[in-house]
Amino acid sequence: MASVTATDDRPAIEVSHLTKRYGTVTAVRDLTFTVEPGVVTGFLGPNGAGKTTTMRMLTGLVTPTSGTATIAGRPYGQLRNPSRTVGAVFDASAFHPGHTARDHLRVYAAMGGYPDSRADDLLSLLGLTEAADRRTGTFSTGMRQRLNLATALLGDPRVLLLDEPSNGLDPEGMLWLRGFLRRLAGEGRTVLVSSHVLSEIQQLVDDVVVIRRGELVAAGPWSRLAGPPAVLVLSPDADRLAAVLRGSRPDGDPPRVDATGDGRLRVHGLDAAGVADLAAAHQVPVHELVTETTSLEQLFLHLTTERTAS
Ligand SMILES: Nc1ncnc2c1ncn2[C@@H]1O[C@H](COP(=O)(O)OP(=O)(O)OP(=O)(O)O)[C@@H](O)[C@H]1O
Repeated sequence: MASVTATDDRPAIEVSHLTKRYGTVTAVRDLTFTVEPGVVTGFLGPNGAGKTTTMRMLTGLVTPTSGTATIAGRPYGQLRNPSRTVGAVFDASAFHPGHTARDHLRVYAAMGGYPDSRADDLLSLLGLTEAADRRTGTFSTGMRQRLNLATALLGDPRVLLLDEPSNGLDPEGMLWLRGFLRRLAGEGRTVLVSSHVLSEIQQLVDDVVVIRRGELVAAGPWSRLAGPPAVLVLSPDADRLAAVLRGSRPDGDPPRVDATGDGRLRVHGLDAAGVADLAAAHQVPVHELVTETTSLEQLFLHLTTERTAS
């Protein structure tokens, strides 16, 4: 009886000590991380960080100098049914401009051994049915991104690798992409989405893998990396409010209270309700109360600056 390891069934992405050198340029250096199914994971880093090279190694398009990149426990070249396991999107403009969207998908369906009807199913799923007979040369960026996703999904793969799928999308397109990727992850798929536009990707992802100059900077659930939110509070009696807040837990860890420089206080260790209740109990007027979550961009800058300084 053939033995099947647990990793064969779990469509996780596992990158282990992965390195890629091009002559004197090290594009990826000793990179190790795991991407789990069921969530949308952002693969983040500035231009030239090594994201595309890593994704290309995952899909067998680039050979690693050393280390391994596996999907469901195997390198791409050893997958039994690659197009049913992995769908990848690399370039939003790589269409034959004279082909219609339906022609494009039918060509790829034929290459994968799928029936023509699969092309129409995907056009419908991606909201492109009305544009099916239009030439892709006339497509907007958002339509190209949808057609790219349709192509990647032809084999109903368990793992999706999307290189910059939010590039050029308007806010409506971003909202759509967010819903679509969450739905795919909710079906138990593994979804890895790269981007260098951190403010855009924030709303798309649950977990993040952050790289810089080919090296890992941070990985994990975005909410854990960001830490608990702070509270910004504006009071005409800021000094008294600060004293009340600092003295609010005589037996425990007192909240940290810092002046922001623009008249507000930034409070760590209490939520907005806690700050409001204490202010009310001590009759300190409050004019503004805001929960301040770290943006992915702030987190990324923080992580990469720390790394540079160390
Ligand atoms: N075929 C190649 N030959 C030589 N150098 C390469 C090659 N491919 C990538 N590089 C270099 O490797 C580094 C990483 O490039 P890569 O495209 O993987 O980064 P990226 O994070 O995807 O960047 P971007 O966000 O700009 O797409 C860069 O310095 C790039 O110039």
